[in-house]
Parts: sequence; C-alpha cells; structure tokens
Amino acid sequence: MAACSLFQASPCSLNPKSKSLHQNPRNHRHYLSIRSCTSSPPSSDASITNHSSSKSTSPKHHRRPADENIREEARRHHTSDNNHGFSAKYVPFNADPSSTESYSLDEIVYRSSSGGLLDVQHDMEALKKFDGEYWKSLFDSRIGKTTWPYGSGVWSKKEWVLPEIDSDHIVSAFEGNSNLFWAERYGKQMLGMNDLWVKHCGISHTGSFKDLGMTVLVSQVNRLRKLNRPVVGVGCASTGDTSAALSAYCAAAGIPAIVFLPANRISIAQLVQPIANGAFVLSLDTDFDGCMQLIREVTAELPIYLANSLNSLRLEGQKTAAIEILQQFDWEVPDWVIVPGGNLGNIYAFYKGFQMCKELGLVDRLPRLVCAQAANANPLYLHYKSGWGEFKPVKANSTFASAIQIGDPVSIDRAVFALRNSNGIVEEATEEELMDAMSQADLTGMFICPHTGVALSALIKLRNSGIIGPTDRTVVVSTAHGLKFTQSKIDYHSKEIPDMACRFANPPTNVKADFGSVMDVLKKYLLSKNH
Ligand SMILES: Cc1ncc(COP(=O)(O)O)c(C=O)c1O
Ligand SMILES: N[C@@H](CCOP(=O)(O)O)C(=O)O
Repeated sequence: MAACSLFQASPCSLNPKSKSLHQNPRNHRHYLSIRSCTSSPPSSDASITNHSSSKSTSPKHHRRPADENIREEARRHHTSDNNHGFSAKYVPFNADPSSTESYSLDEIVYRSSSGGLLDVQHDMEALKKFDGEYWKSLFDSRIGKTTWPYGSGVWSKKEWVLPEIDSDHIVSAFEGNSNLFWAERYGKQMLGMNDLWVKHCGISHTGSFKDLGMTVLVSQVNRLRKLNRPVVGVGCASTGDTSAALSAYCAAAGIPAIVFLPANRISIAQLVQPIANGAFVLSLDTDFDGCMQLIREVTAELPIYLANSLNSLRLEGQKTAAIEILQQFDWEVPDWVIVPGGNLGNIYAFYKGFQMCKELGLVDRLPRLVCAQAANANPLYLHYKSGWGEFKPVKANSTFASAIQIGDPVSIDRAVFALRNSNGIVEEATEEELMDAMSQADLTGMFICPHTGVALSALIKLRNSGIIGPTDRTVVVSTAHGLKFTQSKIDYHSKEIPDMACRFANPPTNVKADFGSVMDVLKKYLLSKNH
C-alpha cells in the first residue's frame, strides 16, 4: 500500500526559516493570595498551607505526611468542602420560568417529563454571595497544583460543576488545564492575524475534550454506586472519542464500560482505546445515529447509565474549557470562539461556561460563538441557513472529520440556544477545505485533527469575508489530538485522495543511500528554499 511505503521511508526535512513556537505571552498567572478575597474560600490551598506548617516535622515542610496520599489528604480537609451550601439540580432545558419540574442529580434521568432535554441548574443565588474577583482568585489559586481534586482543570471549578459531590468519589486524571497555543505563524501568514489562538483540548488524557465531561459523569456514577443505586455499567454510542474517554475513566474506577461503535467508521487509534481499557466493545453495522438510537433504547431497559452528552452532566465538565480560556487571558474576553460541532453538546457547554462567568461577574460580555460543521454532515448549518426554520436531520455522509459524522444531533436545541444568544454563526467546510486547513496548520508546527481543520476552515471563510477582523482575538477549539487521525494525514500526504489536489502534501523523497545522491537532492531542496 502506498500509504505504508510513504511512512517506511525516512523523511528528511530542513527548514532554516522555521521559527520557534511561542506559548501564550499574556499567560502570567496571578497566584493571588486567597486571603485577599472578599470572604474565605469554600476550600482552598490556604487550608493546606496552614495544615502543613502546623503538622509537618520535615525541614522541607511537606504539606502531608509521607504515608498519606492526596485523596486521603483531601479527606482530612473534607469539612471545608461545601460549607457554603452550593447545590445543583436537573431542570428542563430552557424551561418556562414558571416551571417547577426538577430532579436531584442522584436521580437517573436524561429527559424532561415532556421528552425534552435537561440542563444542570446551579443555585446561582448561593454562588452570587461571592463576587467575581473572589471566584477568579479562587480558580487561579488552584492551577498547576496537585491538591485533590483541584489539580484537575475541571475540578478546580468544583463549586460550579458538581458542588455536592464528595471529593472522595471523584474519578479524575487531572484533565483540563490544556494549552492555549498562540498560532503566531499560521495567524500571520495565512490570515494576517496577530491574536489567533488554538485551545488544545485534545492534548489530554485520552486525546480529546471528552475527558472534561467524562470525569464528571463517571464521578457521579461512582457516587451513585456508593449510594447503592442500581448502576451496573455505563454505556455510550460513539464516533470514537466519547468511547475512549468513557472506557478510561471507568477503568480507573473499576466500573464496567459498554461502547457502541459504528463499524469501520472510526480510526484504528480510537478503536484500540476502549479495547485496551477493557471496555465491552460492540461494533455495529450502522452509523453513529443508529448506534445512538440503540444505546438510548438499551439504557431505557437495562441498569446501564447513559454517558453521551444527551446526559447534561457531561456538559458541566466540558463548560470548564470556556472558563479556562478566560482564565488564560487573565479574564479578558476573546472576540470569537470557533468550535467544531457534531452531536452539538460542546457548543452549548462553551456558551454555558462563558455565560456563567458573565452572570457571576468574572467578565462583562460573551465572545461570539461559531459552530463549524463538515459539509458532509451539516444539519446545523442547513438549519442556520434556513433562518432557524424547521430542523431536519440529514443522512451524514463519510467525512475525514469522522468524529462529527452525525446527522441527527441530540443537542440541536442546546446549540441553537447557544448560537442565538451569543450572536453566533454557523459555517461549513468541504473535505478539501478541511484537509487543506489541517495540513497548512500542521506545516506551521501544529499536528491537529481534521475536526480542528473544520474549525480553521470556518475561520478562513469568516476572515476572508471580513467578518473576523485582523486584530480580533480569536480562539479555535482543537477538539482531538492529531495522532488519533494519522491515516487521514497519510492519505493526504500520499496524494491518494480521489478528487483532491492535496496542495500542501509533503511526501518523503526516496533516494539512493549514497553520498552523491543525497547531496544532489539536498542541494536542490536548499535552493528551492532560498530563491
Ligand atoms: C474530535 C471531536 N470534535 C468535535 C466533536 C463535536 O462535539 P459535539 O458532539 O459536542 O458537537 C466531537 C464529537 O462529537 C469530536 O469527537
Ligand atoms: N464525537 C462523539 C460523538 C458523541 O458525542 P457525545 O458528546 O454526545 O458523546 C464521540 O466521540 O463519540
């Protein structure tokens, strides 16, 4: 196979013009003293500091005794965990203010009584007892630490996520806190932009943003099982990333995971993840929408907890990526945030994270949201173009952005709400556009997935039409690690894709292993770089 021979060769590259990659220069974290907050925090590193200085006998002042692990240390501090009575419950999504329907998060419920979506509603009045400065200081104080569970980017915002869960029940891989990458060369050369950023949510435990939601969902399942609720296992339908995250977190907690995958429609790297993590993997002869339908029917019959984003718990974790972006900009709001969309939970999660920061006084406005879809699986785009008329699911066609090959997204109502309330836009990308965008980004030092290519294509279109300006601070959300999608890159760089020019392909040069031949090709290459 040509794709194999491409990668058997040993490509030699030399690019004297390439610049070093820069990290966020504005990312000066303010480790503000918690003691300067308007009131004492619910649980902070301050209590740890006090403890270690009083208990430790070591001259190095270790914060915990050598025979204590971080979970035990958290248990010792448990009394301060939620002494402000923060709480959350399920309510019907976008319900009429007069609705009194609600459910405890300890109930197993995914739909409202009328069959609509649910949302996790926090007791905002309790959270508002603390001002924006307080929350910023608290969240900033927890970054980069190993304190259980706040070392996680998700659980560093625990009061806004699952305030009532016992830290002891949390299943975490210290996910989140992902890199916000300044796309200096890509922004400047491709788009004339100086303030373009890529939020690398895929540089994560299982290689996608799903970890952010799955730590929350599996933690709640862990709690339910400790409460002796009838949860025998956790299940999902997946295009490859949800299944990987579910399997890893369940394996960490010793909970059975069951995953429904559309046969031959996910990458090998994604398929091997749940297999390696010991999940029960069903490969089904249908597409993702078919798998989703089946898992919904199965979880209605068996005591298997549903892990897809239909379950609003997931979005509580995913929304922390939005809070993190604000935090990484020292609580300045970017102008645009571009998110690739499939089942459409994530675009709402971003909206919710930004909206909570606004409502609780951490920032004063929302960014404009853009949801980007593959043209081969574009039900939201068509809905947007129809002026939000009647929503019609589509049959999703094959796309290199295989994780968003979804025609009947469960969170369509959430996505429409998020976009309408953020002056949002929906864009689409053809296969050639998304693969070219991905490959061009890679050529500036990234290694992104095709879904991020979809988001970059949307950016290119909005920049070319002048909707996004050259100095607009713009964040593209990268949703998965490029290493999960190497076959698409192999196909592209082998120029093996029918009807695609693969303009930015960079195949290796096969050369005889003698000095003269090597010198000849090197000279030709160097000349081509210096004309
Ligand atoms: C890599 C990747 N990007 C984007 C998405 C889209 O996220 P959502 O389904 O929340 O719209 C998914 C999953 O659907 C995904 O796995
Ligand atoms: N891309 C997803 C599709 C399912 O999305 P979910 O957020 O509803 O679980 C996947 O990786 O499975």
